[in-house]
Amino acid sequence: MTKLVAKWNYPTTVRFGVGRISELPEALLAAEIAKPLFVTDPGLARLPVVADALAILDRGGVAYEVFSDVKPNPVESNLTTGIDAYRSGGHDGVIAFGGGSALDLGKLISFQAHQTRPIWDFEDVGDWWTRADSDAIAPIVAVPTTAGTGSEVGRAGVLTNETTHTKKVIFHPKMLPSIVIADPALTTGMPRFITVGTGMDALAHCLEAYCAPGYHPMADGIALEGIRLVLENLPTAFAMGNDLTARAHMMSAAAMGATAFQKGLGAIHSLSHPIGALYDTHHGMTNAVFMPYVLAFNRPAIEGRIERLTGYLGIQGGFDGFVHRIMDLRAQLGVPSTLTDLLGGRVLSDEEIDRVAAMAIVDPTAGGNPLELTKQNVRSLLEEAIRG
Ligand SMILES: NC(=O)c1ccc[n+]([C@@H]2O[C@H](COP(=O)([O-])OP(=O)(O)OC[C@H]3O[C@@H](n4cnc5c(N)ncnc54)[C@H](O)[C@@H]3O)[C@@H](O)[C@H]2O)c1
Ligand SMILES: [Fe+2]
Repeated sequence: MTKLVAKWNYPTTVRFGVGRISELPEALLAAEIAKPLFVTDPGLARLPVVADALAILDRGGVAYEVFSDVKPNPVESNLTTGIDAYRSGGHDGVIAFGGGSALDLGKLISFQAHQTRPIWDFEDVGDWWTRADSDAIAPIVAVPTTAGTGSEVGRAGVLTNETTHTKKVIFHPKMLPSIVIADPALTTGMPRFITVGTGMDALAHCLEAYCAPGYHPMADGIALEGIRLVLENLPTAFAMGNDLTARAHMMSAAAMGATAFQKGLGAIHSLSHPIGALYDTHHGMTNAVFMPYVLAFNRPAIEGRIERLTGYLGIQGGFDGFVHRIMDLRAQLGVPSTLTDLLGGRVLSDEEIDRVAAMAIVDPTAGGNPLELTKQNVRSLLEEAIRG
């Protein structure tokens, strides 16, 4: 029987609703930020969604600077230049504005600006975060413009180490933004590919958290409802990007996924991290490709749980019925059905499969998978995902 012992952390203040981006100056006051560094990515920096937010800051008399040297799947050099911009501009806090990439980088700048050790010393392994030599962190106001990673309510940031070609999850409890403005209208401009990828990331967070072993009934409840919100709203957000109700539910599901995954993630993410680091694929889209293969792989350990889930969702056919539902959703949203399709027809070589498997089993998310991951079984899982 599962031991009924747990440590629970819950998210932060979220100002949720269409139009609430207008509260940005007020949120900065509440977070005690007078001179923010506005961290976003170069694609977004060219779009009205950023221009509108900056106009709100101008009208509010806020002295800010924009930093947009953030690549999707951010890398250490983005962090280094971000810290330089933060220090040389005399900033006292960060507005992290964008998808997971800009949110994570903004959070990492706030944290690392006060540290002396290399960022890699704070990987999400055991209690490595206690190595921090200062408890100080610049306050963060987070404004998501995608609905997927949930980074706005999380205490981690993902950064790619270009030397080792690995994607690392960096963790410190103080990296939790103090205020979030979750305005669904900011997500209507997402290209379809990003709507799908980010939405499937939210689904992967809820599903992996729900399936992770351990006692966490709060996370389970949040994950269950998050799964329902994605299944019922992602097709509408995809087909009718301006539907603010669907966008709002997706934004909630994203925050719910990241709240739930404090319980743990699993093999979808353990595989997606090395693939993203080595081949620069979109994180959520990569998760979407792996999802049915990982469900089938974990079946012996999760069948009962998934049957409970199908009861809640009103899906017929038990475990198989749920996997079919996921396959149908993927097809409807144009998700590639194999890893080979995701990589544009490139079939991974035996050495590459070996490398990805070796990286997956040491990924910090591997411990949350309901079945133990070994190099052998991950290799077979990868081969399935390559062939389909
Ligand atoms: N911190 C966490 O807990 C966590 C969880 C999951 C994933 N991640 C990380 O987050 C990153 C992925 O984030 P993401 O999926 O949100 O994508 P992203 O931030 O990389 O953005 C992808 C693209 O979408 C564009 N974009 C974003 N919002 C837009 C909008 N409203 N309109 C038009 N274009 C828009 C961006 O300019 C960018 O080109 C990865 O690095 C992943 O590893 C972090
Ligand atoms: Fe994710």
